[in-house]
Amino acid sequence: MKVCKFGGTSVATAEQIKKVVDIVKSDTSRKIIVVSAPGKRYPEDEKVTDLLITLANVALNNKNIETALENVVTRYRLIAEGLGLDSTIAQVIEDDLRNRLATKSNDESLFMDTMKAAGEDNNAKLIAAYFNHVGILAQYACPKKAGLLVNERPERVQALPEGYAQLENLKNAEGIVVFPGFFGYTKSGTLRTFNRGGSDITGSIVAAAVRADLYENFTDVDSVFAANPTVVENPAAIGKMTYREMRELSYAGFSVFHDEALMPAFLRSVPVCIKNTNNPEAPGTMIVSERDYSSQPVIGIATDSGFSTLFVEKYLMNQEIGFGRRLLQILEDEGISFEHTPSGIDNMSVIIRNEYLTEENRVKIIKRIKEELHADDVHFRETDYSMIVLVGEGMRHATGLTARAATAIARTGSNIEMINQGSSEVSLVFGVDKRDEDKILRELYTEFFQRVKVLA
Ligand SMILES: Nc1ncnc2c1ncn2[C@@H]1O[C@H](COP(=O)(O)OP(=O)(O)O)[C@@H](O)[C@H]1O
Ligand SMILES: N[C@@H](CC(=O)OP(=O)(O)O)C(=O)O
Repeated sequence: MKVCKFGGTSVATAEQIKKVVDIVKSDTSRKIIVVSAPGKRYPEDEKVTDLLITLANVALNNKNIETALENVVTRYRLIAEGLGLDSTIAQVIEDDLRNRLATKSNDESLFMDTMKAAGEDNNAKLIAAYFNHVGILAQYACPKKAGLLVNERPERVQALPEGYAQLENLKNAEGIVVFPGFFGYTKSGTLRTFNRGGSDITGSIVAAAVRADLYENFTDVDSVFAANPTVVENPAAIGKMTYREMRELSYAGFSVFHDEALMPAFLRSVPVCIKNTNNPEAPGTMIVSERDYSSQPVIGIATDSGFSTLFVEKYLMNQEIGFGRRLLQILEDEGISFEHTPSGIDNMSVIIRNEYLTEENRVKIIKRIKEELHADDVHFRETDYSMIVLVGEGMRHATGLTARAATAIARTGSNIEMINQGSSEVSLVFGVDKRDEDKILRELYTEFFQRVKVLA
């Protein structure tokens, strides 16, 4: 049995949803489908999830919600009309949204989750209705009843494997199961959403729970490419890669698949295939436990921007037991997670995503480090830093790879601010100035992939 997830672009319009039905019809093992909310129809368009966030914010600010509400309902109305469904479906969705709006309470975060989940929930109901409309038996699965359990607050939302036994019953459902992505329920019945892009995670959880033969993730590209296709012209398609490689690349900037979506499938050895809804015949990218990496040590190069460096210097830091722990404790107190901590004899840098930093907490952090750790110098050195990450299982066996990468970067005339080789040796990270990011990516791509057409 296959579990298929269809992303926002695959369900953005009536035409796209018709393709989804054709894909499901063409293979009887495609039994469970996980759907996102309608995504962008064209580059400047807004995803329904973003329209819902706007609507929730309008409500939280006690402003008139009618225009923001109509913007969401219109998206579904257009889809329902295009699919030839009963026009009352738009009214049902509007009523659902008004009911959700009425749950507004002091807990803004939970209210926001309830509003965001409406995108996937209503789309799953609509798509199930369309399957039945064209004579294919299908049913909407409610994540609460089906058992998609997530942890209680305040931790980051994660699925609880104890829900898997109940979820497994989806296998026995009659007809096609249409499951909304992006959210689950705590044991006490509270709705919580995953991080943005989290329908990939739902698909992986469901695929793991039913022990699917394959988790197919349908999107709008033929495969995962070795580099971001919007920066590198015609990058090589990746035929096969490991879970670990995909996770590293997703975390480092490959937005095509969520980094948290690998683990559930991996733990139950469910292979993942990234495929294109607009070209389902293309083989896509297979994500599996092992690959032959002898001919291709590097599988992909990811980039991400928006990092800052906190630089701390203190004479004899290396001899001061507990210095690093106390420094990181100060960051923990501010709710800040860090990415890398390159260090020297008398200094240490902490690389932090800008989303964690504010004017206020920067000043506080510097003050505390000076006062409590008696540092000689503390400052935020770079605030527009990019991380360029080379990923590949074969890297730990390839000599001279770092030299090749550094030489390629030198050819662009750019400076390397930081190098970090992950302890797993599956990744090699370069910190560079954001302004140099694209030219470095192109040069590294040329160095490691130029003559390769299809990988693995
Ligand atoms: N290395 C990469 N390979 C393939 N696609 C990538 C890569 N890096 C970024 N992308 C982008 O990811 C997009 C697909 O992800 P996303 O927009 O989340 O799709 P969906 O709507 O199906 O969830 C592609 O359109 C592509 O622009
Ligand atoms: N709709 C949610 C969840 C999701 O996974 O969407 P998509 O498949 O469009 O990335 C979001 O926009 O974050």
